[in-house]
Amino acid sequence: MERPRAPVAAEAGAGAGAGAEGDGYTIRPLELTDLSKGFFDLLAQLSPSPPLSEEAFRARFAELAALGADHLVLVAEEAATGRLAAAGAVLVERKFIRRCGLVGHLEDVVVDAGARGRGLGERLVRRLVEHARGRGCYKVILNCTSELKGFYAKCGFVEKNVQMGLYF
Ligand SMILES: CC(=O)SCCNC(=O)CCNC(=O)[C@H](O)C(C)(C)COP(=O)(O)OP(=O)(O)OC[C@H]1O[C@@H](n2cnc3c(N)ncnc32)[C@H](O)[C@@H]1OP(=O)(O)O
Repeated sequence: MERPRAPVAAEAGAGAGAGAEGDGYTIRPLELTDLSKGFFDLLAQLSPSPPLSEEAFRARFAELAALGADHLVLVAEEAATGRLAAAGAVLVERKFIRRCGLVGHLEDVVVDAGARGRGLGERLVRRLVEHARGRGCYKVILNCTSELKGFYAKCGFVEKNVQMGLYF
């Protein structure tokens, strides 16, 4: 099971300290220093995402770290450049039903446009899913456009139900 990094402390969880895998990318939990490694350039490819100040980024990072293993953001760092090439998150929802069952929610998966088509997105998603499974979740769910159904099918997901939204 992955462990989110504490805001300042080094951490020896899965992926941390390990070298890049065969494709030249290391998947590991988000770190504070990732602000300068292109984290927001990545997120902007997902949705309009103006860069945050360092103060705002640190504050949000601390909030998420306080959630422990119930909120994990993974990133893929390219060994050759030290830049981030992918990111994604999984949140653990605590339910009353299903004997206080846990549900993983996959969110904000993105691979840099220059790194797509090499299997990195699938590798990242599978790591996030494994984290949820290790946490005891009985399922992992996500929302996506119909164009992405093929990608998530490759990651092992099946289509289920209908997504609805109410925006403010
Ligand atoms: C829950 C959410 O976060 S939904 C938001 C998802 N993110 C986005 O839409 C942001 C923009 N898009 C991206 O960042 C990327 O294109 C991603 C994350 C969708 C895919 O990342 P990639 O690294 O390119 O995917 P990857 O190379 O791992 O593809 C794995 C398999 O899925 C297939 N695949 C990838 N994208 C698609 C697609 N849009 N439609 C159908 N199949 C796809 C690949 O062909 C590959 O299949 P193969 O093993 O037979 O060759």
